[in-house]
Amino acid sequence: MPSQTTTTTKAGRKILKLDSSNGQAYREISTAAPRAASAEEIPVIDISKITSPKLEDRMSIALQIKPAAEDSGFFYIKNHGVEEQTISNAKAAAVKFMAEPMEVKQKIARNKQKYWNGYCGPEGSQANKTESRDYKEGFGWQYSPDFDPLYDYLPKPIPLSSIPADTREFSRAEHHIWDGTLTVPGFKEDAITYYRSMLNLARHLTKVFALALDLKEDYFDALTTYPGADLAFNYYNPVGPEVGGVSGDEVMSHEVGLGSHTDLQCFTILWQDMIGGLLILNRIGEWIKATPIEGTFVVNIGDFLMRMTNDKWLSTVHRVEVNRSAEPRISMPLFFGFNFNEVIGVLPSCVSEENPAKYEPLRVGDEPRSFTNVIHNSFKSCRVDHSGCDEVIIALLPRLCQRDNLSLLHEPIIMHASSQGESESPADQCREIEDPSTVVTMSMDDKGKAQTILDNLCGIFNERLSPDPDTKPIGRDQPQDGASSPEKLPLLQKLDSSEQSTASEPQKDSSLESDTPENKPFTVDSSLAARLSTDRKLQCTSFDAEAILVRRSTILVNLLQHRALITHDNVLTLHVDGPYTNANHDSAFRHGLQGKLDAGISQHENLPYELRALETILIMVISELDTEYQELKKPADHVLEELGRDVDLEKLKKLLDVSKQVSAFRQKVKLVRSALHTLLDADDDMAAMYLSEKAAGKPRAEADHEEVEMLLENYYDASGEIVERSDKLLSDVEYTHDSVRSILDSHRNSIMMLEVHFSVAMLGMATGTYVAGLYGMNLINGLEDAEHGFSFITSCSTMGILGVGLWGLLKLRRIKRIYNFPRTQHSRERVKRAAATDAVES
Ligand SMILES: O=C(O)CCC(=O)C(=O)O
Ligand SMILES: [Fe+2]
Repeated sequence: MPSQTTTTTKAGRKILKLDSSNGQAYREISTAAPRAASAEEIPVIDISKITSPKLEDRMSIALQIKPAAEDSGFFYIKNHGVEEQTISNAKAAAVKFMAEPMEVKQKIARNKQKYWNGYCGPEGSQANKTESRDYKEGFGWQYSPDFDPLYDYLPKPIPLSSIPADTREFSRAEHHIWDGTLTVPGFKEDAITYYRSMLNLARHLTKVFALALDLKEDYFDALTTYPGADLAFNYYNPVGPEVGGVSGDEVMSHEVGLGSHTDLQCFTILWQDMIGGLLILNRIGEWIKATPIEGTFVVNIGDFLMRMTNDKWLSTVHRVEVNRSAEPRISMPLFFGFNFNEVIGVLPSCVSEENPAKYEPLRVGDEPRSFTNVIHNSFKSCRVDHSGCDEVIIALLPRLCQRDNLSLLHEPIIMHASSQGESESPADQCREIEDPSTVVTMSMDDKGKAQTILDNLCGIFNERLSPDPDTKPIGRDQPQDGASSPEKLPLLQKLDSSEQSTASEPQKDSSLESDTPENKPFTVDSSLAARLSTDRKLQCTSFDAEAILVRRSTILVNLLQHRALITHDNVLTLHVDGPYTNANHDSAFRHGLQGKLDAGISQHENLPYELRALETILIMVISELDTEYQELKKPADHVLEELGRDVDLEKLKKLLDVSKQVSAFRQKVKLVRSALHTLLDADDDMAAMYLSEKAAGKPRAEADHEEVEMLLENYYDASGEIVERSDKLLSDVEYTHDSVRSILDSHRNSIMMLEVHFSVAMLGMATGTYVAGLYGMNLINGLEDAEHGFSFITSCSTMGILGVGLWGLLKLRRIKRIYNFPRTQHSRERVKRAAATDAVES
């Protein structure tokens, strides 16, 4: 039977674990049977006017899409323009292919291909590891310009040389799979006819999506010239009375036609037959039915578009139930995304001063589950609100790393906790076992291992702490899965005052020994585990990369590359090995933090430990920003000064670099500032930051947080000052950039003028020589012998040259007056004023 790792939290709720392109996520969901969706929950939008020449028609569609994309991420479209015949032919082709013998279909099995092309058998995939394998079978293919109506004018197959080089490397089509479908005559034609219509529809939809996102209608056009566009024929066989050994009536909720997931690309357009089975998870964790509606497609937003919209639009979790009807169920989704080579960040219309971009730009074709993303997002999304469990998870982290044997790690805590009595909260149990006097740093120098650790970290409560009557005692020397590799450096380094002199030597975590006396086997106390698992409330929430979060007995700091967990008597710092951090930096941070805490550099001596720790981190963050600013300013000033003297290509390149760096830096400071701002806005969080007083049983009232507020305001202002300075630097850079552009423009104009002067002179000369040429021809014209013939012709030619030259120059002067129309706002205004004066005078 497939493993099930969802755990009951409280009556009628359970935790659903998901893989999304932002890492692992958890949702608390209802266990109630799915219900029908209301018309507001999944609206039906008429898109018949999507190609109307009137903007207001297209705009009215956009205005209906916008709330649906924000509220549920799902909607139906009707009057979509895809021919009924095209759909029914494609469906018939899919049915015929699925009826072929398994040997025929397996010849083009998807798992034998490099990319997502070909056939996938029943239970050949598992969209969600915590549910059953997917009961469906399917056939799918990826984008090829050969199928794209945009390139109908090119010969087929399209020669590689006609495809831009940067998109060529992302070609994921595998044309040979079609040979495996030849047993079904007309299969490819019908499939591709449907695909072409769907591509057209998707491109039209991107235009109204742009309008719905307050962008120009053609904003996405250049991003869809070689799109990620995969089509799938999903075929859900009826499961009959028996599924997985249980009768149809009792089919368990984790037995699925297609497991719970979100779609990865920008959006999906799905045709489904009338059988039904598609469920979507609404915001409050209820499964609602996307009941089939004749003549419609279902459209849903995918992860990448959610990221681009800064999470304004929702990529909603959905799944398909096992098919309990008598007929097979067919669905035919097109998954549509942007060109793989494009690097796309958060859309300009989805960011503001208060809501800065949460995501870095990302190349569409890059692995969405890259190491950095996983680490970053696991840390962020593994969040347990107000039950103290996030503190447990994070306090477990060093142990996870240290022991390198994940299945053992929570058990000392449980043992310890059970020996301390049942009344403590998980956070208290956890804190008890930490050595209170130290700063601990974890450096993840082994990416594979770090990833495993974080995967387990996120899953640990669901997978390990559920009351399990079969749990056996586990000895600490028993390796669990061979993950341990003693020759590698330990991932945890622990520092205290006695160890500082030998800090470069990795130390053994002695507190672990004291937690686990006499190498005794650890046993899971199932009653405690049960309590822990019902105590928690997991939330799938992503929050800004830069944040200070306040929990029951900890403050989580995530600023720049610093991740720290502050309790009332210790600080844990987490170092993630990513593109923004380096080990030296981390160790400097750790030493600096310890040093400053010891030296008591806080401006407020009477502050409790946790606030001094926070202040120390803030001082370090601000001073790092300040240093970075100085480091940016020096080369910026230098390049500005050099450009003041003269302009050349090298200097211009430097100027561009500087401008990019300064804007990125400014954005970073703003993120820090916005984290402080968020906290300053939350009175309850500020009051909850007095952890020592809370630990002593005297929590503060909500309005009583004067010291924290002053402290945060201090650093909020300091960061504001850096933003201001970087604004000024940026505007200097931009001003210089504009000036250089004007200088270059004027140089270009001079060159053009020179050329034109030459041309005018040449034209004049040509006129003169024409007359002289006529005269000089060996033809009898009577002028040869005339007395003043020579001087007459010479004067005519000279007058011709002068006349045409003069005429050319006059024309040129007129054009010059128009061409020199000023470019800058300032000079435009000046000219407007001059023109107005002229008009009055005349
Ligand atoms: O078959 C369906 O209704 C949904 C299919 C789906 O969600 C998918 O293929 O990603
Ligand atoms: Fe899907």
